[in-house]
Amino acid sequence: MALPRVLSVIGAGQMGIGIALVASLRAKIPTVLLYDRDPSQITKGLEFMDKLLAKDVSKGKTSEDDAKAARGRIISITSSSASSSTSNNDEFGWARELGERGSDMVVEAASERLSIKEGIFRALAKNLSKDAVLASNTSSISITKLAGAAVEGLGSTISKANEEGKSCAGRVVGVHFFNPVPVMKLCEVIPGLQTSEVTLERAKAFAVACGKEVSTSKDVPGFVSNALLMPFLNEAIMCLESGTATRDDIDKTLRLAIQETLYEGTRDSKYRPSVLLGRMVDAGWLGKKSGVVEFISFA
Ligand SMILES: NC(=O)c1ccc[n+]([C@@H]2O[C@H](COP(=O)([O-])OP(=O)(O)OC[C@H]3O[C@@H](n4cnc5c(N)ncnc54)[C@H](O)[C@@H]3O)[C@@H](O)[C@H]2O)c1
Repeated sequence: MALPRVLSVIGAGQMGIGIALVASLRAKIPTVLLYDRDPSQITKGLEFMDKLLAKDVSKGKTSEDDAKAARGRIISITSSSASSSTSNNDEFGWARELGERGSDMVVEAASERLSIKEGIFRALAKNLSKDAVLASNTSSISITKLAGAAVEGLGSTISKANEEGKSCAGRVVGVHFFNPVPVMKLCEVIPGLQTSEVTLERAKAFAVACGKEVSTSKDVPGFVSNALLMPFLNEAIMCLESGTATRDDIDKTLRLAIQETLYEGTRDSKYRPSVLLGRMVDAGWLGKKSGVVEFISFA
């Protein structure tokens, strides 16, 4: 299955930088476009990438030439660089630039908020080639829903039921990398209800080329990985609450938003956030990534 020639990564945060790195270094995608609505994230992210590459070189895991070549394949796209090459004040100039540069696959790794991702998928469907794969790295948002947003991006004359709409929705897929991307072996691939076989195979081939093992999950809230992980983590919190476990039993990378999304998506009571979890959110104790880690003892 053909790999992308021009990959776009949307969002230069923790995941986007990792995905751009493995796509360039491992899969050797000839051009990797990196876009973030906040240019300082790109600067910070690329500095971090340089450190990762230098570490790999110093440990002998990557040659200096390969590291240099990988870095050279990555091109930053910012809203200002995009709008200067397109019409002035164009909100979607970035998407147009990705299209003009021939992007044939996108991995969206922007913040985990439905409205943000829907906006991105609408813009991508409107501006990219009609056979580009539109993938999301979401941890919990429905791929089927994002495929619906992509079709909306085509305008009011295209419906989800006509051929053009179906073909567009068929190009949307989930590729769920894990953090840290260069280290974690797994990539979960998630077809939405509309995803075509070809899209699924292209997404799998890309993940394999990035050096990952692939598992496939249906488009259920949290997919397989978080559907397994989240109840486990919630139980750990309940154990702390009841005083039957120590603080060390709790995984500090607990992803609170995902817990809520699982519950909202399924209404299954096993996903209900524990009372203590809610209090920790109220207190702003959001864990390691937010920089606020507190230890609680109920002993
Ligand atoms: N961090 C993890 O452990 C992890 C693991 C697997 C999947 N994910 C998923 O990956 C995605 C990204 O997560 P992250 O941890 O890298 O987040 P992050 O907060 O580190 O980065 C998100 C980036 O998206 C950018 N962004 C926000 N809105 C944008 C827009 N409209 N257009 C372009 N860029 C935009 C932000 O500026 C930021 O740089 C989320 O969907 C998340 O659920 C995260």
